[in-house]
Amino acid sequence: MSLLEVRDVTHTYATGSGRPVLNHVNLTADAGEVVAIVGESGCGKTTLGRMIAGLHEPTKGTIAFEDNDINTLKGRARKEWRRQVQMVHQDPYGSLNPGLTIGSTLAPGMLQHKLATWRTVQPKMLELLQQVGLDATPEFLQRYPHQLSGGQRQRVSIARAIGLEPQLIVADEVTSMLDVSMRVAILDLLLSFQAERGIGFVFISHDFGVVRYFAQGGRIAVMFFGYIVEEGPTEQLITAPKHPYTHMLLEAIPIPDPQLAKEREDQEAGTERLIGEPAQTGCVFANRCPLVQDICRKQRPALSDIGGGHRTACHFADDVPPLRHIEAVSEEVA
Ligand SMILES: Nc1ncnc2c1ncn2[C@@H]1O[C@H](COP(=O)(O)OP(=O)(O)OP(=O)(O)O)[C@@H](O)[C@H]1O
Repeated sequence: MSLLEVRDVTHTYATGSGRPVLNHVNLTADAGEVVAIVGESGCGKTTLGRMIAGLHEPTKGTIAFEDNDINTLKGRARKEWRRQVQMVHQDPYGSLNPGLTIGSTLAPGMLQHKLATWRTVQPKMLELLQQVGLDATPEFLQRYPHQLSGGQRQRVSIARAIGLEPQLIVADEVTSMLDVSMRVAILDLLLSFQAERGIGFVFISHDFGVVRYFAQGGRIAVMFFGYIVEEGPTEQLITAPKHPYTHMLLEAIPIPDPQLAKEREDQEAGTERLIGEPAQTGCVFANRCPLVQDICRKQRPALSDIGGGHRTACHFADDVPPLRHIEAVSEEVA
């Protein structure tokens, strides 16, 4: 049994286009594991993350935490699960109440879950501030979010999550609104909680460089229009992708070396750039796929294991070419 099991989840927003934004998604995360979800904007990453955190209920399928369907939990079990799974959002300013001081942001959760008493809550909050690299003083607890920098606000959001001693954190694009200089520090902070406390992460990002850095030793699931099209151990998936979409995303990362970038440009000159809507029948990637064949338009490929826990949903996985410039990925979080 995994800590988290997303089982055949499909979701259609009542107010949306009427098309499912998640399609038969299966995903697991063991205790202490990092599972990254990567894909282009609008592919459904946030929807899936919010579902795992219990903020949306799936139209079909279940999300199980410690083998319990989270949407049927009641009473004490529900309260306990609410503590065990925390979410840290992309926009720390949006997720912190601007009218609350940092102290009033951090204290209620700990008190509600009896992780602190009125007597111990202040020292506990100072300890938390210190753990997330903030100024651990009573004065800092009196500040408001608008008095902090973006990086400090994100550290407060992390402190609020960590303060509840969760087993799993859903981290949704947590560094995308921060300066590059701040990104690695925030990623390292989160990784220290994984290493020292065994907290697992569902880590959502559109950026393969960030994902490679954060999910070293973990797994990546690649989403395309609500489908997981490839999933596997981080290094294996990034260095030898077995789905044409993953390959395309990795090949599209800008190359910092101008000579290599020129070579790539020359190679691509004259080749057709494939664009298109997700295919409604057969493989969802068929309209954009350079390897497409007749069968792809007729039969949706299942996400199948190709060894070593690496799964791909492609009829022609063996024909996905090697990457030309894998070094581009490792340069991303510099
Ligand atoms: N509350 C909502 N109501 C209706 N449609 C929604 C809602 N939230 C998201 N969507 C739609 O669902 C699809 C998936 O959105 P989602 O935010 O999950 O994707 P994403 O991969 O996280 O993208 P981004 O990185 O841009 O946030 C999009 O087409 C989006 O427009």
